Amino acid sequence: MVVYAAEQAVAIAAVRRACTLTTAVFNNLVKGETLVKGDKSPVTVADLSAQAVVNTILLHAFPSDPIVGEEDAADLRENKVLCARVIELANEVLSVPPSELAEEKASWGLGEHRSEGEVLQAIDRGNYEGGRAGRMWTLDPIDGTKGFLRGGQYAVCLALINDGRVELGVIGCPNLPLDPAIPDGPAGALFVATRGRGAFQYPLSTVVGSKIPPVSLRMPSLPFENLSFLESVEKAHAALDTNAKIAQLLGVKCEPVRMDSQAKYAALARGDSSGGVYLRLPANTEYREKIWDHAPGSLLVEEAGGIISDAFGKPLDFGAGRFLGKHYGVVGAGKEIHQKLLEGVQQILKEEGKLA
Ligand SMILES: Nc1ncnc2c1ncn2[C@@H]1O[C@H](COP(=O)(O)OS(=O)(=O)O)[C@@H](OP(=O)(O)O)[C@H]1O
Ligand SMILES: [Mg+2]
Ligand SMILES: [Mg+2]
Ligand SMILES: [Mg+2]
Repeated sequence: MVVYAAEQAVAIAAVRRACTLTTAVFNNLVKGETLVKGDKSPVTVADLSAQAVVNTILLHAFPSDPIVGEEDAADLRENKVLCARVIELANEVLSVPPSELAEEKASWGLGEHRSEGEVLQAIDRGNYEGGRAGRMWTLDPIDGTKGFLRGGQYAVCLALINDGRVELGVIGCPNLPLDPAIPDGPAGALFVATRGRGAFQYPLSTVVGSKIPPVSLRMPSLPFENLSFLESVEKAHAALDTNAKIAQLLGVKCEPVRMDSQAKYAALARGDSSGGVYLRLPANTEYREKIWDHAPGSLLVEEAGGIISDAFGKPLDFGAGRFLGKHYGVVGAGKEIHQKLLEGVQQILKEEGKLA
């Protein structure tokens, strides 16, 4: 089993720095600092500069590793004002010298100022096409951009994939309560999973984190009636009516919990709201899921003792390129109930005429 200790340290530092940036931007986001992409989804200066930060650190630490990142710099090259803002934001974070508390190293490219060309090139290093062979990173600099914009849940998500298999996942959730039992308590949680070595939560802030040891995550084993469905906020992202029918069939009593981003996977792995089920069935079957939207979250849940598959029980395929392989939906739950959940999902899909 490969340990990936160096990769884990770099990925944690990169995600922490990116979260510092996104938190600062949220508090100062100016109208007009958001663009609408070709697929009508939003992208902000925070998504772009967070991608610049993570990719710059990866470039220094692992220069030959390719990166499948969500964003690219094409729109910035056309927009001087936003471009200047992204360069400024990325530098505010990258130029801070390595922190001993966070066990960072200068060789990760920290403590230096970057030129416009370097920042744009770093963003565009996310253009790798992915695939089945070799080692690559996948990055979603802000997963749940809509959640970020409304002050809700979002996540900075980074994963290492080798030969199509997710080996390491790091997720920073700046707005997620550190202790799910105290929803109004301190927020900011960092989730780390390495294949075969478990899933852990750390405080996102190193100042707080320097004194608190990581918590090992184990999903609770509970009957359906005690569980909550973890669902998307956006109706366009998942068939929420279908979820409601499946919940009723399985005897789920609790109201669904809706939140943006892979924070849902973190809440599932951690057993928030006394346990959950992840259900993301397509509202539009034309939509193909992207690898960066599921890579670290799925490993986190598996390492916490759960199973993630599509609606037919097939494991998610991260080796098919920038998109996930051919799948219908994403279904996640504890080992003991996953099969029963699949049966419920398939029965309702059949009743709705969605299965051939
Ligand atoms: N039509 C459609 N169907 C399914 N998924 C879609 C769709 N459109 C977008 N996306 C992707 O959803 C990502 C956010 O997922 P969430 O689970 O956070 O959805 S929701 O925002 O909670 O409602 C979001 O990730 P970010 O772009 O990183 O925010 C998108 O990659
Ligand atoms: Mg997006
Ligand atoms: Mg995303
Ligand atoms: Mg994103």
